[in-house]
Amino acid sequence: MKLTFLGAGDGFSVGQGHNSALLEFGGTNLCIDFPESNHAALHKLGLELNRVENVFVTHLHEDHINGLQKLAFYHGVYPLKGKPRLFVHEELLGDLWDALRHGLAYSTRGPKELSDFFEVVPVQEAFELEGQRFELVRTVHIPGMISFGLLCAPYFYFSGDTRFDLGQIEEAAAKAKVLFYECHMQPYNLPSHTSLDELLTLPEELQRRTVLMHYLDDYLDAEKREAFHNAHALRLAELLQAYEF
Ligand SMILES: O=c1ccn([C@@H]2O[C@H](COP(=O)(O)O)[C@@H](O)[C@H]2O)c(=O)[nH]1
Repeated sequence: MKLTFLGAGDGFSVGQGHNSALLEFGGTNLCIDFPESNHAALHKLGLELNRVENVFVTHLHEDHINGLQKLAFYHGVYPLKGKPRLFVHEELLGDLWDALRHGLAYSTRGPKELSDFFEVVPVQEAFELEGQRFELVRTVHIPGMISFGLLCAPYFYFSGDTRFDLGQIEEAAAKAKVLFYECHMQPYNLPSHTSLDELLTLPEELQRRTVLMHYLDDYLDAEKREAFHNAHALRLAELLQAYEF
């Protein structure tokens, strides 16, 4: 199992892509979220969009899904192995189509639906791919909004967007080696994301296993990164950085 960051930045990042990861395992691949910035990142890895076989959607903020229209069209124009599979929690499916249909529903060959572009897999609690189980973990991001993290035991937990949730972190840490956890890194608190101060309350053993993502572009600066890594056990994810499990 290999996880490569296709983007480690927040919703406003211009330098490190929006937060997304590519998993490669068992002869297939799975992207966690699909922002537009994935196109350039995958290209740098030598993978064109028609090589993407599976996508999991954590939630419907545009910086997590705004590459899906291009992915859908690319697979249609340059077909390779068939439509990509789209794993989406069943409660998000209707709203996902509402977000995408303005671009996808119309075509020169008549009206289209989401299932014309993707093999849609509505998910409840978990899904399985090439023998690997992926468990959906509900996160607390924005009140009223449905959002998920993804547990891929025994390897990693990928938080998606969430507020700090100690219970969720402890549960995930008991099942997975590495925690990829969002951290906004703003010098003040945000109501919908996790702050560095909150993550620094974790026991050092947990901090050593935690990699921060979805953070602001200020931390692209080499000196700032080095100072951060010298001062903390927590690590910063990096665009195109790979983790082997
Ligand atoms: O530092 C930040 C702050 C926010 N975002 C994204 O903006 C929207 C709205 O966030 P609110 O905190 O609810 O105002 C949401 O998509 C956040 O993920 C961000 O990327 N970075």
